[in-house]
Amino acid sequence: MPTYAYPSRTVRDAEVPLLEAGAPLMARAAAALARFSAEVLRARRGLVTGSRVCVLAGPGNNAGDALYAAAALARLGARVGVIVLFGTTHGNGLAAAVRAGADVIDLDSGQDTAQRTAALTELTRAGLVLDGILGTGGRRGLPPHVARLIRDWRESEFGGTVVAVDMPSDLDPASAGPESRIHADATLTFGGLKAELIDPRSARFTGPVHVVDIGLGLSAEAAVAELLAPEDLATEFPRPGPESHKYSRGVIGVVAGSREYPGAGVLTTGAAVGTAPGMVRFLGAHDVGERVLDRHAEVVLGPGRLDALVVGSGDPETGAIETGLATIAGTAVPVVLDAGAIEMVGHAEAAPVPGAAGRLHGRPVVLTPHAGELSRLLSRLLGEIITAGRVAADPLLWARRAAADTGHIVLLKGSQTVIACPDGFAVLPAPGPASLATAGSGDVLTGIIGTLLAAAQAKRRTGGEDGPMPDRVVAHTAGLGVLLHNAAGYLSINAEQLVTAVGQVTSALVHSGRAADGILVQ
Ligand SMILES: NC(=O)C1=CN([C@@H]2O[C@H](COP(=O)(O)OP(=O)(O)OC[C@H]3O[C@@H](n4cnc5c(N)ncnc54)[C@H](O)[C@@H]3O)[C@@H](O)[C@H]2O)[C@@H](O)CC1
Repeated sequence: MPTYAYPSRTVRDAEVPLLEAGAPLMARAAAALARFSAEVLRARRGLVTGSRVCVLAGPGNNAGDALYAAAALARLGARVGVIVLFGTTHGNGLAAAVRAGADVIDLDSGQDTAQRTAALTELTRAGLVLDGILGTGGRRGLPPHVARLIRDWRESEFGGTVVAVDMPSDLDPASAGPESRIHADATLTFGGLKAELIDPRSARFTGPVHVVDIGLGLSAEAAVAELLAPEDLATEFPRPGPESHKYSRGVIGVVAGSREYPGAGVLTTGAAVGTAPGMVRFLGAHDVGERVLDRHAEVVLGPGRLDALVVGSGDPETGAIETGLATIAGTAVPVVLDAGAIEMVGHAEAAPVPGAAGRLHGRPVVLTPHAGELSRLLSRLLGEIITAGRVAADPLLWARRAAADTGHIVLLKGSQTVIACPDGFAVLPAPGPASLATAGSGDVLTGIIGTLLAAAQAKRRTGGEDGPMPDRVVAHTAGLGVLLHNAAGYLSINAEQLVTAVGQVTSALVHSGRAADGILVQ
């Protein structure tokens, strides 16, 4: 199952009726936090007893979670110190911690030097710090005395573990990370993954994020994003069944490669073959097609009915692109545009391929740019220079912007690939190995994604579903393609090996979900 992410507001709203009905949400959150914290302490020193735990307690319920968890840890023998940062905190939580033996330092406005020194000592010697300063009720900016304490602490010899409660306090993904910010080693978030936490730029503040179900029952429809893990590929890969035949499994068309880059045609088509469709049709240039056929005898040359089309890897000539698009005229089959074909999008007037906009209309289109290609597309769309550096610095923002402006799904390739739908919904597949950063790797990705889309489209067709595939389904399917690319990446060091590895991973997936477990290394 994917992990869905929600705006904080959605999570807070979902809590209200449950709290009114008396659901013990905070008790559930605190119990999970105590269990997680005890594991952290045991991993550090083998036992909880005698460990030092420090709670940074803000004014709201976020501190409540931390204080009740700290009380539970104190009952297990931990020595707990609570720093009350704002003069006031969660009363019942504080009482519980004190009853369990916690010491309290009241920093108030930070004027008292002795209290400041005591607070810093408490923080610095802790094996575990629970950041309960602010959660979903937080506004940006910490009071100066709190910011100063955090800065002094971060400059100290601290060697403990920091766990953020629900989210790192005052989380600002855009911040370059000044010293007065909480940098957590792990974040335990309650009820649902908060959208701020999935921003690729937040990772350096959150550490790994763990979601704790406290029974809010949030629906997938309310989500603004989903995270995909390797297990999702193992679960969802379209395996053939006894009823399957080549047309029910999907026919993928490939327009890739050129006189200048013939290898891209071979790689994209090879990846399509390796992802196990019903059939691969190669629609690119004749001489590239001959090379493709030399390597992959099962490929059919020339047009015919398709369930998806990939266009653009290796900058195919305009004539080949026109042939490919003409093949799918009058259908709603999905199209993947890569590399040179992305140049067709975002022109106010004459596009490089005449009539392309009309051919793309009314069907799902996935663009697969890297940061440089997306920067060129955005610059065309927005009429100002958007550098690749800016795109790479905030991938989610720019992918969403391009998706909204083009009406297409944008898959921005990078160390954290992000996929954005025109409505802002995002799919974030787990990151893959850095070895995928190599020439030809993107060509392989488009072949995989196109084939998975063809399989999904064929399933819709045989199931009698009309109309274009919904954007979120397309983005999700593209995300599964990224996971397959990642899994193959762990078995290879260059694009040619990657194609072979795609076939190996697919073979494991097709023949046994279990066998795949051994291969889908992450
Ligand atoms: N509602 C519930 O019962 C549950 C809440 N939970 C926890 O409660 C948190 C939300 O609690 P709250 O709504 O109390 O919100 P917070 O704990 O984030 O704190 C809000 C308080 O902080 C003040 N504040 C906000 N930003 C500030 C700033 N920059 N500087 C100084 N003061 C600031 C606000 O005026 C308000 O008094 C969640 O993040 C989660 O940790 C969980 O226990 C799950 C159940």
